[in-house]
Amino acid sequence: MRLARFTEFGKKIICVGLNYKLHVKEMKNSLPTTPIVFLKPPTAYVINEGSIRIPKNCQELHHEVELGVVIGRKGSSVNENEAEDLIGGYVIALDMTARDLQSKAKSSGKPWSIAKGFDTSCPVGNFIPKEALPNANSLDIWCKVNGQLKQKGNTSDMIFTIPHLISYISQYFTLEIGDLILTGTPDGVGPVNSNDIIEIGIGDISKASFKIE
Ligand SMILES: CC(=O)CC(=O)C(=O)O
Ligand SMILES: [Mg+2]
Repeated sequence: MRLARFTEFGKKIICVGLNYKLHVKEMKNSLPTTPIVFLKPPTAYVINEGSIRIPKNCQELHHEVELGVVIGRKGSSVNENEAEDLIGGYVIALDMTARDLQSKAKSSGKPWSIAKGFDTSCPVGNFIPKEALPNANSLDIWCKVNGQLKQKGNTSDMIFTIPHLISYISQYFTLEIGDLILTGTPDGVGPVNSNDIIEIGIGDISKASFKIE
């Protein structure tokens, strides 16, 4: 299985929003009672050291660092106890968000597809096999912009755990090898501008870097 090349598979990118309490607070939202799920197309991928494009009509592009779970085995309607078996590995990732377009969409009841799914909205680091990250439920994830720390969170603070997310999502979407689940961002999201360098990582285990065009 060529999971190391999962970004070439053209598979689903399934994102979870508002999964950390402090981020829910900074976004002035109410706590979700079930996971909030949305999709990005596979054309959103950018691999390590690539460039991120500011989408048309966007004046406020935000970084959101997130742990990504890469699916390694097909599954549908799995329960939480079976969820672990579907995991192939992990990546550090960004859910780049056109925050102004998202706010406009939110207030007029329209979908977030453009604000979240534009080309280059899903930069990812290198694939980490699951054996290399035995405790994905307690990992430090971080984001720096031009060397300044902007986000620092721990996956133990997720409202819905990774097994819960896999089980929940699999009730609606068959999960396939190469699919990616973005598990939500911790607090500290903020704007980036042309020529900024975004660095993201999982502790000192994995690191990736991207430039805003
Ligand atoms: C409000 C958001 O953009 C949700 C999201 O993507 C996240 O919490 O992560
Ligand atoms: Mg997000």
